[in-house]
Amino acid sequence: MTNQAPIPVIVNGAAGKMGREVVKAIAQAPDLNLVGAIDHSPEHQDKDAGELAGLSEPLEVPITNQLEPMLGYVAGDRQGPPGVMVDFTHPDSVYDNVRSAIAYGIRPVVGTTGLSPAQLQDLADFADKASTGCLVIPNFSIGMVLLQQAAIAASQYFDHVEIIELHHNQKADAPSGTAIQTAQLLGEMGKTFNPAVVQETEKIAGARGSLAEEGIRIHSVRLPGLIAHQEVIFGAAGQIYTLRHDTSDRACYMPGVLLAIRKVIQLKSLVYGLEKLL
Ligand SMILES: NC(=O)C1=CN([C@@H]2O[C@H](COP(=O)(O)OP(=O)(O)OC[C@H]3O[C@@H](n4cnc5c(N)ncnc54)[C@H](OP(=O)(O)O)[C@@H]3O)[C@@H](O)[C@H]2O)C=CC1
Ligand SMILES: O=C(O)C1=N[C@H](C(=O)O)C[C@H](O)C1
Repeated sequence: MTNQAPIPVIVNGAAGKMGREVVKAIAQAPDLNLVGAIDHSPEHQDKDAGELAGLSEPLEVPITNQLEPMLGYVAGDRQGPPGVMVDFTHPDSVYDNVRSAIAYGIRPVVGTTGLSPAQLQDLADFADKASTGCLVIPNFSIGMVLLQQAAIAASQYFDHVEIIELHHNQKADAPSGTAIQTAQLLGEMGKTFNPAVVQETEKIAGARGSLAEEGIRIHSVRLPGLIAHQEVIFGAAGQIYTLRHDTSDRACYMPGVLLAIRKVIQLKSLVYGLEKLL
């Protein structure tokens, strides 16, 4: 046990599927203190974040849509460790949320996907200038990090690979942030995949999926009944090697989220990817 004050944490998107899970995880972590719960959803304003997350006792932290005042309030408390904002909101709002947090000296832990490469670069520059830690993590589950490492190893021996990601049909962005990151990691291996063997014609646009880094194609499936799943399929003459990760509960992301909250306060710039923290 240390006597260090707990890390003050704001959860943005606290009424959402991931936000509620994060609220529960923070409530159970003695070194973290939920100080703010932000969500723009009108039906949840003023509700207790803990009760909304399914805890038996209220946390006495009401849901509010006032992000900036909350950032200012946490930034104003100069005692103890710096504040952290965990963001699980929407691709349309995440960039502005993160810029605001950094402007207040609050460290963002970003799970929301859908940031463009230009937005990510801009946030990296902004975090650098402010000497403020920021973590952008497309996937917080350890299983996905292991899948990506296995894919990197396999990519040395296979020249043909495609990615299929499958998600619930409430997901706003496609392809998933994880699939984009997986293609980026393989794209860094220094070769172009999937050399053409015939002249292909798409009879329906999009039939061959989206084209990401170095010739890698990503196919996105959206269906009720799914949570989050990804396959990386390697092919060579006479063999197929398939890597697959399935989530059955959003609790799988929580060890990664808690690790990121504890790490981000030690950083002075933007870091992308859970693998860099392990
Ligand atoms: N990195 C990772 O490991 C993971 C990342 N994700 C990503 O996290 C994000 C959220 O996912 P999920 O929890 O499933 O989504 P949900 O839609 O369930 O939750 C998002 C919540 O944020 C609210 N919200 C949206 N925009 C704003 C805003 N500008 N300010 C405040 N609140 C806002 C929504 O309200 P309303 O519904 O009223 O719009 C909703 O309550 C997605 O980008 C998803 O891809 C998801 C799982 C794991
Ligand atoms: O929306 C989701 O659910 C998920 N989003 C992230 C992504 O886009 O990769 C992470 C995980 O796949 C779940």
